[in-house]
Amino acid sequence: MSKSLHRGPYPHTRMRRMRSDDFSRRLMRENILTVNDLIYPMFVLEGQGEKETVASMPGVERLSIDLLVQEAKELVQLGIPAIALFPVTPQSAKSEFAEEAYNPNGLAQRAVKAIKDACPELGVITDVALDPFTVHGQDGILDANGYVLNDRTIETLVKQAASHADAGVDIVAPSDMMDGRIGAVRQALEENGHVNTKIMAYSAKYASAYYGPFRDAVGSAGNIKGGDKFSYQMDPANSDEALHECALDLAEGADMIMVKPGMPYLDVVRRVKDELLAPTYAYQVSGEYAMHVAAFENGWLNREQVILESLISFKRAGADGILSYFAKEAAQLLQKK
Ligand SMILES: NCc1[nH]cc(CCC(=O)O)c1CC(=O)O
Ligand SMILES: [Mg+2]
Repeated sequence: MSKSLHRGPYPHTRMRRMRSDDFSRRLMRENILTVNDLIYPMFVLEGQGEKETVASMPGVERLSIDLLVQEAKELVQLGIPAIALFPVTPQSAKSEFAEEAYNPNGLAQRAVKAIKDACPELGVITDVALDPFTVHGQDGILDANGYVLNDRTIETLVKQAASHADAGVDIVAPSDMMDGRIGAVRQALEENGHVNTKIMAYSAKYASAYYGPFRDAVGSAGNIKGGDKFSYQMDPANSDEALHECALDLAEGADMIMVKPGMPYLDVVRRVKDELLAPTYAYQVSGEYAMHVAAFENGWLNREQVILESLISFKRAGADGILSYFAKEAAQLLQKK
């Protein structure tokens, strides 16, 4: 406690003095949000000229690859460094063993190629997990009792990650929470000559009800067998466990680690950054987006101010970057300022 108290109390110290002018507020500002902090998650659909709204995420659209590419060009213009792609798999392509996940001509793989062709400078991140491809909506392959099999699932995740790398993705982001998958994916990338493909590990991914609107967006909402992901995603009550998970993923070869969800878990972001000193990201997830937009649309919160305030809170917590459905709008707001 209190290195600052040697300055003596009021009126010697008036905290408001430094807040009284714009120039002094700028001089003492500790954190800054820039476009370089932003990653934009996007949903991709089959078809041509197709665009669909997501009921629980007003303002977010699922786009076919041609429209996705147009949007990507706008993001490059805005200076956004990277996007995260999520495919909306037609029901007919889903299966028990998620074979579509590693189809070299799958939607995600085609989207990666199209975007890298049109916008080579834009970083492209793909999700590595099986939930968009399984009939049961779980992130892995099930045994007869509905338990997600760890090692069997990893075999498929490795094929999925390799197919994304072959398609030219810059970053693979395993979001499945199987044990050991980062090491297995890293080894496969090395063996296939993809030595510079980066891994952003969803390391501290909580079993959160804030993912509800996302499952609606990718169409896995209705069919999660068992209804929860408690046997692999983390208990929201824990944070030591998050450090343990992040340390393991770094040891296995992750380049970046992630905490997810975002705002309810900023204490975890701070601990992870302080203890592990690695590039650290946080995901302001679909439910966080939905609740903000609901308040904006009711006129209960000021949209522009709250978007920027919500994002600076991640920087203050120590995040190096933020995945946010507000990324594009935030980039536009930052440009205006
Ligand atoms: N493994 C899939 C995945 N990747 C990102 C999200 C959630 C993103 C969001 O809510 O915005 C999920 C959903 C889940 O685990 O059920
Ligand atoms: Mg883990």
